[in-house]
Amino acid sequence: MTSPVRLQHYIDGVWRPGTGTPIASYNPAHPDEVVAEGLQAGPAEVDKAMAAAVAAKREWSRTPAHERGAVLLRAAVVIERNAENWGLELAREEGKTRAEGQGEVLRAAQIFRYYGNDGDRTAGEIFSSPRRGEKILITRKPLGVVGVVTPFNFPIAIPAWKIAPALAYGNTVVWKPASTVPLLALRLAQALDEAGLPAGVLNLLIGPGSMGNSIVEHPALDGLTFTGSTSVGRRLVAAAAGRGVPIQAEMGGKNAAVVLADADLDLAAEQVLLGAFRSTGQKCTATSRLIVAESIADDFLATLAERASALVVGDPTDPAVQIGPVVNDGARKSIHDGIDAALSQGARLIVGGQKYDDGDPISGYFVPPTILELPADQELDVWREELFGPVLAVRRAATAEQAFVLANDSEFGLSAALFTQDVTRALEAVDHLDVGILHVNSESAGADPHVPFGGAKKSGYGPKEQGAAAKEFFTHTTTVYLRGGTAGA
Ligand SMILES: NC(=O)C1=CN([C@@H]2O[C@H](COP(=O)(O)OP(=O)(O)OC[C@H]3O[C@@H](n4cnc5c(N)ncnc54)[C@H](OP(=O)(O)O)[C@@H]3O)[C@@H](O)[C@H]2O)C=CC1
Ligand SMILES: O=C(O)CCC(=O)C(=O)O
Repeated sequence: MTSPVRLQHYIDGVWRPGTGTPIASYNPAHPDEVVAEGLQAGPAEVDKAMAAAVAAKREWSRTPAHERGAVLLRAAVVIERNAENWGLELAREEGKTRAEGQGEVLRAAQIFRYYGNDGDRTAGEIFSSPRRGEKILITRKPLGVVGVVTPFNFPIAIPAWKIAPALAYGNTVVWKPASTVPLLALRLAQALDEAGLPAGVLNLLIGPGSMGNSIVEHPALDGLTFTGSTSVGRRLVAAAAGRGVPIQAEMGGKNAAVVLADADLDLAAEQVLLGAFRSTGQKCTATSRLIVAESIADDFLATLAERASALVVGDPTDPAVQIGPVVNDGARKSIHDGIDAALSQGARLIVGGQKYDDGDPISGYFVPPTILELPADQELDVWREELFGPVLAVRRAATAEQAFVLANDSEFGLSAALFTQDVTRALEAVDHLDVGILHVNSESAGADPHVPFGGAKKSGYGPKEQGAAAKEFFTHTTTVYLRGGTAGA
């Protein structure tokens, strides 16, 4: 067994032990195994971190974008160098497979590289003026001190796509990661420290959810970026709006895959399974609803069932394993409660659903890939509520139009996938589906760093993340009416 890593907080460029209560993270595949431990940050550390971020903000905002970018590029190199070890740590602490863990670490490096090169992109705009002798310039400036609150399911990639643009655009950061999975936060802060980030520009506080409140309520805060559950996100949106602090919040999803009768069914089956079950379904972009054309439904569901039951569930550090545990016991229980409720409300179990309570396959927090078909005309909670686990709810549609209506039948609108070989249908879906991200003939999850990421409807609030969209949130504009200083010029 590997010894636990010691957790520390990174404040004003110094590693500090913390003055709060003890905290530990556990391996969800072997819950007795402590992965990291230490003391939480307390209110004194929140104040110190905010003060450090305030003190550093003027100098960092005046540092040329290319110099800021150089730090991010060096951090990308450190992250890449450690991808194998940190990917393994991620698998041990969060539960995704080792390959996915390593992939996530490399994704973080890619994001740092993208924003590290931001100095080479446009920094503003110039408009012509209706008046002679004048130009109108739009320049961008950082918000100032930005709070970053991140979820457990992508413990380095999501922080990377918030922190890298925040820093690239000249903000300073106070970051509170999810307390169930703090180790990769420590690693990311170590990478930036090693890359030579000046003291106070990034401050990492490991602590409980309530610390997120202390950050949003802090008078020195100039902006907050949050990803996590809808319930916490809505509270933070209300708190930030009440204080006039700009906030960006990415929240829940209930993402649909639509499989039309003319789809390549082999491709569709492969991609639906990846979307539903990779990372044990713990992605905000995971496929949790499937709408399948009536005429092909029996065959398609039979194929899905056969392939889903062949997926290997177990310790995510074993290379043969395809589905690791969910993050903790609370998650396992609430996912099983959701499955049980659906079954008692009339859903038909196609595959999965069994509890591994008796130590089979092992004693961790495992939930089998589960597919449930819902009655045609009944409202079931599993169609509406995010379970955040490997559970796929299925309905049949008689026509493509009905399939699109069912896909939109959710308060969320993060991502969707459509499987068809008919370009006209695909174009209809582009217009019809109310989502922030649409994949045609690929799974509902996945995002590139150079294009906007975020949800429509209740999935997101405020400007989108990633790519050039991130600039909208992390900067504000000054419109400059610029004339020469000579009368009559
Ligand atoms: N739309 C998107 O882009 C994404 C959305 N998500 C969503 O995130 C959820 C899963 O992540 P999960 O970590 O469980 O989400 P949570 O909302 O539970 O936690 C997210 C973060 O908020 C913190 N937090 C908890 N309570 C409070 C509070 N009262 N005030 C301020 N901060 C608080 C958490 O801290 P602590 O861990 O200490 O409790 C954590 O750092 C799912 O709903 C998923 O859909 C996930 C990824 C992407
Ligand atoms: O789709 C992805 O790869 C990342 C999306 C994400 O942030 C999530 O699923 O939590």
